Amino acid sequence: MQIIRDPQSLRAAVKALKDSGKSLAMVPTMGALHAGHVHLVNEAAKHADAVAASIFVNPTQFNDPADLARYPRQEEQDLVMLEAAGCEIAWLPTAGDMYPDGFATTVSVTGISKRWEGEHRLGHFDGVATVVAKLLIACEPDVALFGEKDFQQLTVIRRLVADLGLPVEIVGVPTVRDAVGLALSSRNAHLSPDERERALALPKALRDAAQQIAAGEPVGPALAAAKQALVNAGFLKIDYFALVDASTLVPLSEATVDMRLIAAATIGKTRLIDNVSVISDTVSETGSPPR
Ligand SMILES: Nc1ncnc2c1ncn2[C@@H]1O[C@H](COP(=O)(O)OP(=O)(O)OP(=O)(O)O)[C@@H](O)[C@H]1O
Ligand SMILES: CC(C)(CO)[C@@H](O)C(=O)[O-]
Ligand code: BAL
Repeated sequence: MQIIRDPQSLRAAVKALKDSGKSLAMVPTMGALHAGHVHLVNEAAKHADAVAASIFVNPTQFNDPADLARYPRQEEQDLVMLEAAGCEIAWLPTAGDMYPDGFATTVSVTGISKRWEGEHRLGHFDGVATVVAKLLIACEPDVALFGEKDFQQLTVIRRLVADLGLPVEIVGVPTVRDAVGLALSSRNAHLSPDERERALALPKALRDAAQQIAAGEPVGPALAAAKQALVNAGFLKIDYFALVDASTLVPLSEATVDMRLIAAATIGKTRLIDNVSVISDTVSETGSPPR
């Protein structure tokens, strides 16, 4: 595995791959890798001849300086994991190369970025869209993979790539969970054993609400019960727990064909996000309830 830190070496490595006729899949990350990231790399290998992963804790997507300061970092272990997963290139750009003096450009995906995470983490998606555009332009992958755990991020990136006409296919990868259902996330490292136990209420509340809504129960009470379950488990702040259209992320008050339940809530000092799809038993393809 080539470990690359400077833009010239990245350009040379990408050119060498292209010259040898190999296709490239990219997995952008912020490091502190876990089995979810390894799964992305394994999936990436199914889509191309070679896989490049980037590790860059992007400062511009952190709205909270304390969150950035305590973001987990474990570069050595990350590199071992990427090599073991069969990555050909590990790219670890510096902040100076990504944001040189005088940097003045922001990529902003309007509309879809403003809700949910965008509302609670002001400027977050401008930071994500800008860095992802830069990462994709620099690495020139044929395909790039992102996790459904960050469902809104995936939606924003699909819009970004379509709107800018970037020549890359975006692949979403279903969320990897631990044995008891908690979505793997680098920030889970901040959870105490007790908080981790109580955090399970989040995927459970999503599953329960999804089941109720899929079975045709009214949406409002299902969401209210889910929020109450989070409060009972000790979640201090629920930023949102909502049923949305899976393509536009517009909130829904009743079931449709293409739905997603999305949630963000804080336990202790750790903010968790999660989501599940809702497959309705009661809404037909035409959008009307079956008779
Ligand atoms: N459990 C998971 N299953 C599938 N993909 C995941 C999972 N966790 C993270 N990813 C994906 O890995 C990529 C890199 O994510 P990132 O490095 O921010 O890790 P993270 O675990 O999401 O950390 P964070 O604590 O910042 O949310 C993103 O596309 C993200 O959606
Ligand atoms: C896509 C990403 C690598 C951009 O910094 C980050 O938001 C992440 O890891 O999900
Ligand atoms: N995994 C999403 C990136 C972030 O929370 O900043």
